[in-house]
Amino acid sequence: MLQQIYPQVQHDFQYELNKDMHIAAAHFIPNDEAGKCRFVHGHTYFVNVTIAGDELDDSGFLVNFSRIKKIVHDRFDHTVLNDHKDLFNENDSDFFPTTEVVARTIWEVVQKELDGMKSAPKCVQVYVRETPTSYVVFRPKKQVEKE
Ligand SMILES: Nc1nc2c(c(=O)[nH]1)N=C([C@H](O)[C@H](O)COP(=O)(O)OP(=O)(O)OP(=O)(O)O)CN2
Ligand SMILES: [Zn+2]
Repeated sequence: MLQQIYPQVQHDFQYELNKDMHIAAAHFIPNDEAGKCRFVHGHTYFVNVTIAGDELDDSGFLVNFSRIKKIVHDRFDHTVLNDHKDLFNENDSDFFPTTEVVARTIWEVVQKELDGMKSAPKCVQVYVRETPTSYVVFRPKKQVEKE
């Protein structure tokens, strides 16, 4: 059974969808301060992506759930996160595959996909649980509307 409880996010959109995913992946944090986590090890990440918007497409979807699964789950499942050199970088701590960076990276991947849709939905929250006792929530900063 998938994890059912995660933080709610405030927004003014009419529709909100949530997609839960389990992602089996390995990683390591290339820094001595990471302790045992500097060695390659694996997790079954639990990921929840929250997308909000005001317009549905011709199928009555805000976004097809399977599209979210394809770009997140199918990209990372059964991979070594550090091997995704286009997303993570062992020479820059802002791009180490920590839970924080994984959450932010998933947001970037999802929002880039949504930016190509004319209904312009927004990814308003990404929740990543790395272990039974540790999780991170990433929310984008609100954009200031230009006049
Ligand atoms: N802020 C962060 N701290 C740690 C991260 C991280 O991504 N962000 N990652 C790790 C390790 O990757 C580790 O896999 C997870 O750490 P932790 O929750 O401490 O693992 P435990 O199962 O040992 O937790 P216990 O609650 O002590 O059993 C480390 N820190
Ligand atoms: Zn880990």
